[in-house]
Amino acid sequence: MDFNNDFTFYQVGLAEKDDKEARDLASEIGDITLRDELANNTVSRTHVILNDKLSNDINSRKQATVGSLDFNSSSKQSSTLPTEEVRKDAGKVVKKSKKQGIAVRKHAVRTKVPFEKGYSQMDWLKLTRTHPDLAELKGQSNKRLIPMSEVKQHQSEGSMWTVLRGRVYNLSPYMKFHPGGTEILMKAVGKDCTSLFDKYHAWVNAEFLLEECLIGTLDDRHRRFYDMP
Ligand code: HEM
Repeated sequence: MDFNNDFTFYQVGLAEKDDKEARDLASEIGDITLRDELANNTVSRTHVILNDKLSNDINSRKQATVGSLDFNSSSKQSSTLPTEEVRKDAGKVVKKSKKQGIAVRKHAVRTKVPFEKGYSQMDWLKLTRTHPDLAELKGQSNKRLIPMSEVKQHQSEGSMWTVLRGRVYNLSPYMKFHPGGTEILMKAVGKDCTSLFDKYHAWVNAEFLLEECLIGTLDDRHRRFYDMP
């Protein structure tokens, strides 16, 4: 068989100059370690250990970590990511390791309750446009001043009042539409719920959502310290 014409046995060689450069480079590399460490949250890394030209002492070898910005002597430590602690759940408290030292903001735990058929936010919006008297005003004006003592009296089904940012609302019709559930919304009944509301979702536009449930404005002329939110 003529091996010179058979491409299978074609000898691949480096040009003499390239060959010398490659050998020089190889002499500087003491060790190449390829590792895939996916267990225990360890990121896959490739380590190339270069010989220290200034010293032959093995302890003074430099370790370059490919694929990372930092150069460390202890690669294991640097490649451990806190994936377990970080962002476990968008709504839950986010913890980070002390080592990382990153600031953490605490939020109230928010659990959305699956809505019953016919009680989505869209259904609520439809209802606010079609129902003639959601606030149960029965012809009364919603510009009236209402004392806190009156708000406290309305805690029964059909007439559950709350105060939010100085406005008095009848929450009864909204109860089953509340995405956080009725149980938690009961905490707002008969009192000023502003601080609770802000703790869970300050961004929610209740003024718009409860527009048709408005009963009046809180009369805080005689407000006592324990009525404050
Ligand atoms: C008083 C009028 C209130 C209105 C109009 C209202 C409205 C809403 C809306 C629109 C959402 C969905 C928010 C979102 O998807 O980001 C929501 C969720 C929620 N609300 Fe309220 N809320 C009220 C009061 C309260 C109060 C007083 C509490 C607590 C005591 C509360 C607790 C929650 C919770 C836990 C959720 C679930 C959050 C989630 O995971 O999305 N809400 N509420």
